[in-house]
Amino acid sequence: MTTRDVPVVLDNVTKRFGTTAAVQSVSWAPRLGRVTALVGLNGAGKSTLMRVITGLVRPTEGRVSISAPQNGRALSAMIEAPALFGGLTARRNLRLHAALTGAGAGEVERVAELARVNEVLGRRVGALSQGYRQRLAIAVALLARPRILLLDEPTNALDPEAIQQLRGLIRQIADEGSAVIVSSHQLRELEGTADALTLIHEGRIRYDGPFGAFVGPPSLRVRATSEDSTRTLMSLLERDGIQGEINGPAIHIKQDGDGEGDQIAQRVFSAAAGADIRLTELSHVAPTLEEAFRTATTAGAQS
Ligand SMILES: Nc1ncnc2c1ncn2[C@@H]1O[C@H](COP(=O)(O)OP(=O)(O)OP(=O)(O)O)[C@@H](O)[C@H]1O
Repeated sequence: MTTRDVPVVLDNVTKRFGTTAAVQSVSWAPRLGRVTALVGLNGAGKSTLMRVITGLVRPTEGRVSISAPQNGRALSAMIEAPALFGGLTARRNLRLHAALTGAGAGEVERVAELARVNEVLGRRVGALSQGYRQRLAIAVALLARPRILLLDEPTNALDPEAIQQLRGLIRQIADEGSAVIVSSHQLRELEGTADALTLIHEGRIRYDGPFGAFVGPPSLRVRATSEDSTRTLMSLLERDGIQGEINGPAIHIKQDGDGEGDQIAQRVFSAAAGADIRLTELSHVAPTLEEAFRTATTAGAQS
């Protein structure tokens, strides 16, 4: 990772509101060209983290460093309801914001096309659907090509088709080189769109890494003909140094890395054969996103 890839660095940032620590000891460096999903339950600290990055909120402790780009603006954010004027047309809104951000004349057309709002440019914003208003707000946020784009729960109140279109737009903006950080309280919302996942829980980062690696390796599920023989097999495996957990009628064995599962499966197979225990199942089971979320949010979990 070069510093050129990193437009913003948070170094041990804490933000307290009275006795509430909304963000605690967060060190974080989202990257350019990536969509980073910032995921956490309601009240986890997502909005506070975004506000700290924008400078709307000053950290109680720690530092936020934002690198200045050679062209365009460093940062743009859509954190609360977008500042749009309902009585003016979409075009007029974009022109006003373009003047405020110092964006060139061609910028209105460029962002309108990118956010797919060209067809409503002549319409009054107050009469636009929620989906179009959201896209217009994103168009405003894209003026003057920000290197960092922060979108706080941008899919709120959008229908599935509008969400799908927004995902495509978010992807495209990152592919053009920006760091796009999108918060959501739903883990699945950005699956397939986000490259990176940052999970925040009770103000602390519990996972920060590739989206695809979040669920971790599959576990091995083993079942014998009866619960008694499953328990016997578990004790044999423990004696052989294999840690597992009896879950209902099956044994679940966590694996750490590639290929390890096959080796363990072989040892399970030999242990069962040696004790004359017949297996009815020996399979790899990938954890679900929800299971991975539970694991990451239990105390002490860290990437
Ligand atoms: N201005 C404030 N004054 C006092 N407490 C605040 C303030 N802003 C946030 N908090 C508290 O900080 C914690 C984190 O809130 P934050 O809004 O950052 O969470 P969030 O993850 O964005 O939640 P949501 O998904 O519900 O928007 C919560 O306990 C919240 O009540």
